[in-house]
Amino acid sequence: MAQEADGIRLEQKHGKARVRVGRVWRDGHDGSHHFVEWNVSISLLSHCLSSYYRDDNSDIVATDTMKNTWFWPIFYVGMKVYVKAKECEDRLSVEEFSILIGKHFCSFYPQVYTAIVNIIEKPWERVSIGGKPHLHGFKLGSETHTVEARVEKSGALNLNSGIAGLALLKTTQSGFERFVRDKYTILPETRERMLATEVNASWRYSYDSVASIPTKGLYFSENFMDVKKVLMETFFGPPETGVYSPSVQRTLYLMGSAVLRRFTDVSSIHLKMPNIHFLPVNLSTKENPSMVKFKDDVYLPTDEPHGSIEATVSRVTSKL
Ligand SMILES: O=c1[nH]c(=O)c2[nH]c(=O)[nH]c2[nH]1
Repeated sequence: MAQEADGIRLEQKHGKARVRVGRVWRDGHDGSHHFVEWNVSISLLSHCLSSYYRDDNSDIVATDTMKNTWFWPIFYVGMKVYVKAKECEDRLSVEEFSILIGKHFCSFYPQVYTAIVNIIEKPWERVSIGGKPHLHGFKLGSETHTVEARVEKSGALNLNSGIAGLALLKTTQSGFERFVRDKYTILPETRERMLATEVNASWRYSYDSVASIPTKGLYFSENFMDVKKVLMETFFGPPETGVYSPSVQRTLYLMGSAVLRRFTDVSSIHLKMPNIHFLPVNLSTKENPSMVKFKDDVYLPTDEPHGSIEATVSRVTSKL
């Protein structure tokens, strides 16, 4: 919300970035432990104009306090969010935790009208030893789970979940043909190429208030795994035959629309899918003109430059 004084408009927020926390839940039944590692950033939109207009900080919630309010373990007075989270005997999703934090700041501080909570969850995965899931052993995977919860004092909610760094590659069933050709075009048309990308996706849930989110435990954690599955199944196709991709654009659209079809509570999804090039290697000398003749076998992997392709796929809502 913008505020004005003396003919000057001010939009401000302040917060605490990159507060890291690890949390273990110990299951009493089978002795298994559950572990999450979260990196939390909080931005508070608040009525604290006096700190900008005058040397008066009486309305500022110190960014240091934001950290302490939920830091683990905390035995100090007033650290209500920690106590609330501690009282949650069941595990909770990173989405639920971010909403919990947002609700706390909006209700605890009168001057805060919006809390924006961003959390990145590290991909700690349970290990298997000798084919058996380990009770308390974890290894770090690759792609991360991200969340942004924007919570208003009124209880209004804007919730986005995402996945970052999902690197995917297929060695065939990809091509690129019939694109614009002009005097600068050197790229040959092909129906046989490598397709590699690193998917960054962010989808918006349609829940518009904190009271309307599903109450089923770990609902959002399961959804995250299912969205990832749908994205990957659409990218790769069936295991034996695959599915042909005529362009990154077409594959991106099919991935996004598959998520919208499958998850009725997702209203839009933004996908960023760089086209990471693996260049065919052809080497020749005068004596040996076909020393390495490319037969869809030897490539030069590259990171940069890469094609940059991103789009948002949304549900069209009826105006009736
Ligand atoms: O799938 C592709 N989309 C493009 O827009 C593009 N541009 C390019 O050079 N190669 C590709 N591949």
